Amino acid sequence: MKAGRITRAQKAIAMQRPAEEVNVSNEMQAGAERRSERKSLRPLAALAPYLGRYRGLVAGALAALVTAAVTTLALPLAVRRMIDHGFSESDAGFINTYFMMLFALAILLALASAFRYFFVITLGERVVSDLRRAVFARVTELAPDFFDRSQSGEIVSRLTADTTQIKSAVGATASVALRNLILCLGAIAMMIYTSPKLSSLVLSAIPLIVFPLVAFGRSVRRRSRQAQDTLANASAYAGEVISAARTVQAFNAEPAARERFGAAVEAAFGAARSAILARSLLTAFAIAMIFGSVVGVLWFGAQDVLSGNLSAGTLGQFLLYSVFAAGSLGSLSEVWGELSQASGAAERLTELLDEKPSITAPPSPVALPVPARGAVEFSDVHFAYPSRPGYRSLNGLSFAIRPGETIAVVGPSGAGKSTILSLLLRFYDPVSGSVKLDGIDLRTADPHEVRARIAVVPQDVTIFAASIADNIAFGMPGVSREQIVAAARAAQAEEFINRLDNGFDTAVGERGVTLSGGQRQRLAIARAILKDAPLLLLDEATSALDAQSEKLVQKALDGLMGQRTTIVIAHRLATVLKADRILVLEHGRIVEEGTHQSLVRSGGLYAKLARLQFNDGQGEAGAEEQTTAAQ
Ligand SMILES: Nc1ncnc2c1ncn2[C@@H]1O[C@H](COP(=O)(O)OP(=O)(O)OP(=O)(O)O)[C@@H](O)[C@H]1O
Repeated sequence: MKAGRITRAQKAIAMQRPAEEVNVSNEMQAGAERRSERKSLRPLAALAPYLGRYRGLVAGALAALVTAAVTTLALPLAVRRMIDHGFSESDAGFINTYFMMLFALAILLALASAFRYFFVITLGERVVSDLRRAVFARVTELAPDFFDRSQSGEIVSRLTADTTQIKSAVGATASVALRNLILCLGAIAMMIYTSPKLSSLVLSAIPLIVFPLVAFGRSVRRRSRQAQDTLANASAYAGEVISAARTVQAFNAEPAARERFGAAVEAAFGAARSAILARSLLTAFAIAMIFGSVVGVLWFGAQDVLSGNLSAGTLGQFLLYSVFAAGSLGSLSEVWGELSQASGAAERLTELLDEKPSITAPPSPVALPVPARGAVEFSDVHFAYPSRPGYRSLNGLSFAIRPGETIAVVGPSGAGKSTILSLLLRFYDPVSGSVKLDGIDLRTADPHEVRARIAVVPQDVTIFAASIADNIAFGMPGVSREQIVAAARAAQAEEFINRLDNGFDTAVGERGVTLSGGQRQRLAIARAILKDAPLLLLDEATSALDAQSEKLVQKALDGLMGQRTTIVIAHRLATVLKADRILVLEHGRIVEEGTHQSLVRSGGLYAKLARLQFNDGQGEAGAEEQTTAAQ
C-alpha cells in the first residue's frame, strides 16, 4: 500500500533533496541523546532481568571470578616469605613445599580462569540472543505509525550493532571489570593488612585520582554515543541506497550517493576519533596518576626499610599488592569506557523495548461474529496520519458495504483510497468516527482476528527472499503443496512458475527482484486466494499486468470476488466496471456514488475521469459504449 510504494531514499534521490531532510528527524533518537547526557551505567540495569534467567551461569561465573582473584592475591604472601626466609641450603625442603604450593595455586588459577571465560562468554551470548529476540518481537508488534517516523536501517543497526556491543559488555567487559574490582578491593585490604601506614598514604591519594577519572569518563561516554549514532545514520543511508540501487543508477545518482555516504562515514570516523582521543587521554591520565602515587608511596616504604621499621619482604609484598591494585584500577578505567558504550547501546535498545504499540487489542476484545459475513461500515470517519496530524486524509467518510457486495473506490491520486484499506486493516485508528466489520467497531476487537478475516492484494507487492511456494503460503503455515499449486493455478501464475528453474521451489531474490511486476502481482493474488478470507481488498491489483494477463487474472479475481465482500481500488476504470457500486472519493470524502452508467450519466467527477480514460477526450457517449463492450 501507500507507505511502502516508494522508499524514502528513492524519493529523496529522485528529488535530490538535501541530506538533512532524508534523515527524517527521529524523535526517539533525539530523546535518547538528551537522556544520555545525565545517565551513567544505569541503563545497563535493564539487562538484569535477562541475567536473572540464567542464575546458574551467573553463579558459576562469580565463583570462578572470586577463585581466580583470591588465588592471585595469595601470590604476594608467598613472595614475602621467600624474601624474608632467604634461599639458604637448610631451607631446601621448605622451598620445595613452597614451590609445590605455588604450582597448585597456578593450576587453580588456570582452571578458575578457564571456567570464568566459559561462564562469562556463554552468558554474554545467551543474554544477547534473548535481547535480540525481544527487540525484534517488539518491533514486529509496533503499528505502522512507528515505521512512518523511523528509519528501518536505524532499527536494524540497534538490533545488530548495539546488541553486539552489549554482548561484549555482558561477557568479556563485565568479567574484566568484576575481576579487577575484586582484585582491587582484595589488594587494598591486603595492603592495609601488610602496612597500615603506607596504605593510609595510598588511600589518601585515591580521591585525587578517582574524581578526575569520573569526570573524564562522562565525556568519553557522550562522545561514544555520538559516534554510534553517526554510524547508525550512515548505515541507515547505505541500507536505503542498496535497496534502491536501480533507482539510484537510473537517476545517475551514484556519485551523489557515494559522496553522501562518504561524508556520513567520515563524520562517524570523526566522532569515533574524538571518543578514542578522550579515551587515550583518560588511560594516560589514569596510569600516570596511579603509578605516580605508587612510586611516591614506595619511596616512603624504602625509607622505612632503611630505618629498620619494615622488613624487605613486607615491602615486597606491599609493592606487589599496590601493583595489583594500581593495575586493576587502570584496567577498570579502561573497561569503564567500554561499559559506558554498552550502556549507551542498552539505552537505545531499552527505548525500542519501551516503545508502546499504538494499535493493540483491548483488555477484553469483542469477538467478531461467527460465521463471518463480510459487512463493512465507515461512519463519519475523520483521519489524519500520525506523522502528519495537521492534514486530514479522510474527512467525514461514511459508507456501508453489504456482505458479498463488490465496491470500487475511485478518485484522484491522494484522495484517500489506500487510507481506507489501512483503516480496515487497523493499521491506524480514526481520529473520530468508527470503522466496523460485521457490526463490530474495530477498536473493540483483536486486530489479529480482524486481519485474519481480510485478504489483501496490495499495490506494492512484498516478496520475500524465499521460495515461490513459501511466498504464496506467507503467513499461512501448514497449508499443503496441493493447496499452494491450486491457488497459483487460480491466480494464473502456475504456468510461469513451472517455467522457472525449480518450479515452486525456485528461490526468488530479495524483494522478488528476479520476478516481473506482473508475476509478483499474480503471486500476491495467489496468496489472497489461498487465504480465502471473507473480505477481499484489492489495491490496484492488476496495475502491473499486460492486457492478456490482466484478462486472465481478472477472471481469477472474478471467481474470488464472487463469494465475498470486495473493495477494489483502481485508477484504470476498466477494472471497476463490474462493481456493484462505485464510490468516488475526493479530498477524503465521497463526492459521488452509483453504478458506472449512472455516474457517467450524471456528468460529475467520475464522468470526467471516464471520458479521459476510455475516449481519450472524445465525449461521454464513448464511455457508455465501453461499458457495454466490457460487460
Ligand atoms: N504513511 C503516511 N503518512 C502520512 N501521510 C500519508 C501516508 N500515506 C498517505 N498519506 C497521505 O494521505 C493522503 C491520502 O493518501 P492515499 O494513499 O490514501 O491516497 P490514494 O487515493 O490511495 O492515492 P493513490 O491513488 O495515489 O494511491 C495523501 O495526501 C497522502 O500524502
